[in-house]
Amino acid sequence: MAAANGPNKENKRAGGVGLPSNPMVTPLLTDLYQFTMAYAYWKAGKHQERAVFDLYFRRNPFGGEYTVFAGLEECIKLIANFRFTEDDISFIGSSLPPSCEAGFFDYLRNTDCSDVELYAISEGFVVFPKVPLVRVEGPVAVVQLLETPLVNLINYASLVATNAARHRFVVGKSKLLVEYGLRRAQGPDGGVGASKYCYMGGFDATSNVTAGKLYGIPLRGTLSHAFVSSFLSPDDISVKSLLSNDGSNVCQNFVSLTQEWLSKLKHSHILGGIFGDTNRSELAAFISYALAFPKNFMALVDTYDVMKSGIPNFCAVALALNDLGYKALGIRLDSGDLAYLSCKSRKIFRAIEREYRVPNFGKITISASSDLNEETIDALNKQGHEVDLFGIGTHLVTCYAQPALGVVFKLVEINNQPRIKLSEDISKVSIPCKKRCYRLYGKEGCHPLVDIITRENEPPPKVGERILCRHPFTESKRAYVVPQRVEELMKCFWPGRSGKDREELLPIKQIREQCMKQLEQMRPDHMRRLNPTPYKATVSAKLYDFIHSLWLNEAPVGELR
Ligand SMILES: Nc1ncnc2c1ncn2[C@@H]1O[C@H](COP(=O)(O)OP(=O)(O)OP(=O)(O)O)[C@@H](O)[C@H]1O
Ligand SMILES: O=P(O)(O)OC[C@H]1O[C@H](OP(=O)(O)OP(=O)(O)O)[C@H](O)[C@@H]1O
Ligand SMILES: O=C(O)c1cccnc1
Ligand SMILES: [Mg+2]
Repeated sequence: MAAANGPNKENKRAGGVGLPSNPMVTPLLTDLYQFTMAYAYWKAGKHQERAVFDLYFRRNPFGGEYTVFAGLEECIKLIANFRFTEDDISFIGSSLPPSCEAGFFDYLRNTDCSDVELYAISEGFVVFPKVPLVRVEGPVAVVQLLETPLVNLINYASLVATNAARHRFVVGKSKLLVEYGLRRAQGPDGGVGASKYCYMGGFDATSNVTAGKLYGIPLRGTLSHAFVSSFLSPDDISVKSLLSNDGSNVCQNFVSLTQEWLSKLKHSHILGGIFGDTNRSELAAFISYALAFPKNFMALVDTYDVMKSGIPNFCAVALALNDLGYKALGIRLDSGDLAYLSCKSRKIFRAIEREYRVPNFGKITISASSDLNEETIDALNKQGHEVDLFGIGTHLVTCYAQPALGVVFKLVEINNQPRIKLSEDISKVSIPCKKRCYRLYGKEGCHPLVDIITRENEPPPKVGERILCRHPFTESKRAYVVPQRVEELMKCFWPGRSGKDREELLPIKQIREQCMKQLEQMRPDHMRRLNPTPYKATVSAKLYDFIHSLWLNEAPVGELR
């Protein structure tokens, strides 16, 4: 995922926001029908009409009641660099019917997003169904072309960031969470995107080196079963010496030192009885890893048998290292009963700390991986476990529990005329008009109470003033709210030619912090895994009346015969 060479190099750093992370993100990353519609708008002389589209989703994913909004920065980068190359134009020409007139291609040649304005909720914010995440205003043909790439850039990003936030929620704040998904992700972009947005959603690190380089995400890693099983015997280790941590002496035979410890452990009451001879291949692998990384020794302990081999071998190497002034970092469990094995391992580490007076040996990091997801972690929590770090791949990055967030992009106004999309399914009826959105906070301004959508020209809700919040489609569902704090949600991220100030794009670390803060301030009953309380997205009384008058106006009247 090298930085894009870009659709046009002279436009590099367009608007100061840089190029899309993925070079495939160009104006051609769209559906063919966007071009056929653009042509038909142009042919009708309608292409410059000013349109307003809302981007939103209809239902929270994973059976939850919240979503984390992600992908905005890449949308702004798309817009800032939105230009067709001659090559693009000739390809579009060859893909449209031959009857398309040349004038359309001249139009595309001169098209960019300088007449487009984009308003959005900040990346990393907690968001809810029906509330616009992004509003795009501009010439209808251009904004139409933007539909597919904007929805594409936000859909997976928000889904996987939400998945990450949900995993963080179930794991708790004090544990480390590392994303291990690259090998199981849907292709290179799925893998790199997952690493970026899982970090945003609350993971601490990734194993994905490209993501570390591109986005500055902390990298972490352990070792694999292949490494552990690739060694045959400690007798094969040729360079056996190890300099002590303070540089004061050299242990000439670290292999023997480890074997001495192994034999001591075997006869001590701590591990006595749980093991006979440990696996020699594994012991050789652990010793070799320790010789390579004496300050960063860790071991994957489940290749042969955790209790009969992995743990004794690890402890022997760690104690030998301790003799030379080094502290072992930890173990990884990648199969078996993770609750039982982590508790049993912790008990042994604590006993060693006491028995051999090795400070902090009891606190050695226990990592766990192996098809983890929200449910398995919840089960581990209920059983009690001693895991400090969870490494999660498949379920996290593939969004196994729900493969897509149904993000949509709907026309809500054209030439200042509000538009509505009707449907038999009420949840699919769009909310017309150019709008503003606010989050209303309760007592002491701590928890958000409700989001409210108003028409653009309505006065904003005021602190301390009673405001009627209505369900957009159900007459009886309404409530008065007296907010203690009012936060306007959509800000201008791409002002086009409007002259408005442009909201700054934050570094990923700050977005992550913003996200953590947002999640923390939600009322706990909206966040719980089982039957969470829905957080309400509402409309003002004025917008409610308008929706329903437009609805009546647009719905054909039936006739009974
Ligand atoms: N204590 C536990 N409670 C609930 N689920 C657990 C517990 N320990 C592990 N798990 C989960 O159970 C599943 C165990 O997978 P499975 O039985 O297929 O094989 P495994 O233990 O990984 O062994 P192997 O890799 O050798 O097949 C994983 O999804 C793991 O996350
Ligand atoms: O389990 P996940 O959540 O997807 O996490 C990533 C997995 O990738 C590695 O497995 P590996 O490719 O070595 O295969 P295996 O452990 O399944 O045999 C690692 O040991 C994890 O088990
Ligand atoms: O570093 C690890 O332990 C790791 C990395 C990727 C996948 N599984 C494990
Ligand atoms: Mg594995």
